Amino acid sequence: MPTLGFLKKKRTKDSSGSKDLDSPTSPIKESSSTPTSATTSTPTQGSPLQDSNSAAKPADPMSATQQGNVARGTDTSKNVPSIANLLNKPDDQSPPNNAAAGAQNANGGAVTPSSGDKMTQAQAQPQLRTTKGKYNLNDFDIQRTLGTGSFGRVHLVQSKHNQRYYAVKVLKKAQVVKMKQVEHTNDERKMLQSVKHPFLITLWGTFQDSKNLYMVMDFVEGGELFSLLRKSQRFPNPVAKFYAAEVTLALDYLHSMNIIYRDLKPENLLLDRHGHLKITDFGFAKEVPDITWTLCGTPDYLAPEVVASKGYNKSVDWWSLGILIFEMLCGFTPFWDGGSPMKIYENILKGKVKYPPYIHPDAQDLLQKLITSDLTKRLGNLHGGSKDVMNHPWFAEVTWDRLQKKDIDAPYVPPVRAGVGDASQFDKYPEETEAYGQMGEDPYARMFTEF
Ligand SMILES: Nc1ncnc2c1ncn2[C@@H]1O[C@H](COP(=O)(O)OP(=O)(O)OP(=O)(O)O)[C@@H](O)[C@H]1O
Repeated sequence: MPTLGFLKKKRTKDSSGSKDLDSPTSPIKESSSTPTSATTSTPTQGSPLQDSNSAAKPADPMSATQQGNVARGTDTSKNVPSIANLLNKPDDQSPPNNAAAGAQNANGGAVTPSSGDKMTQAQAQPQLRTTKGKYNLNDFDIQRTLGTGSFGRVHLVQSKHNQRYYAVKVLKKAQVVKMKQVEHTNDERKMLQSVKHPFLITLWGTFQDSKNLYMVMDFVEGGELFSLLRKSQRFPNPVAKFYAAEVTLALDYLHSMNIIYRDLKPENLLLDRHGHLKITDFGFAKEVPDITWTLCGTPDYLAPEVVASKGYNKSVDWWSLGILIFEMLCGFTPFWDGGSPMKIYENILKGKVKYPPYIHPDAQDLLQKLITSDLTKRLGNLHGGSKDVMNHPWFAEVTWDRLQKKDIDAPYVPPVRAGVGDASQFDKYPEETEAYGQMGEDPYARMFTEF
């Protein structure tokens, strides 16, 4: 059982470089093993997977539509949700962040039920879309930092055109080049631009100045699933199931477009104001029709075929889903070991997983079928594809089409005041000291022509 130190720290990416290598080098020599076999049992009880009606209409930051700026709640405190509270199902009725729809109700509390009008449901429209216009820094008021990453940071910003709040990811070009992430960064933009799904972040557009790249996204107000998980230590079976099911739908969609996500972890899963997931950070997402070789991802979550520098495919995301479900149910990852990536890699290649006794038998069965190094046995990678995962007994009570429409209550509603730029669910970070928007010589201009 890991020490508490594990619980606090966010994990950073590991990447051997931006290229999909012709002759890959492994951080560790290959070995193989297969975890023990499965058991199955009765369906789960007390699922939070019940009806709700909620939707938030997106809005282009350039549109002059005024937001419904009515405060919809007052509880902005960072209450630590108890496990019992997590199982409450508040009737979150925050209206869409959309002037036409109006804004009427007050509700921001995470665990206090409230009542109000039902919203029409968001329809999933899996289709290609293009980002709208070009933006520049003058279109936004830059506010506090919401998160930092390996190559830059993400700011809360307010559009000067429609007063809505967005998140802008700022990447330092020099850092991206130094870390050999040019290709990944261009891919991130390309992948995000081509996807549209209820559980994936929306990219509105990109721009650049001489020093930085900027990506304008929707602001996802509820904070990281990582923070909620660490506060809760571990999630009850139905809560983990809810989040796992939403991730499964997102992976199913991405894989249907031949996109591998490659960086699944709670730090990259944000909660919207209703408590539904949005996957952010497409820094390692890539269109891969068959196989690829790049060593990238976050150590705890890497599949053995990535660690061993074998060619790999979408199956790595199903492995990572297994690690995610394990972490949600246990509060730690199965191969974690003293913080050294090398030791973690060794453990991954050994493939021995100790399942705590409190894991539901159905969950354990699914985990054993996902966290297996044998690609001919890994669920998601078989003939039935993602449907095999969705049809697993652990997910038996999930109504997938309703989940896709967000027509099912989330188990936890973040205590945010919707639509007013409430960033209370995000940790505080030291702010950037170098001014944005600098003109002048740009030695990297030719590397980022798409931005
Ligand atoms: N659309 C968003 N709305 C709100 N917060 C966001 C959004 N996108 C990112 N963040 C916050 O910023 C953090 C960093 O974002 P992101 O992971 O995309 O950056 P990164 O540089 O790729 O990070 P890393 O190197 O750790 O993967 C996220 O963990 C999250 O807390």
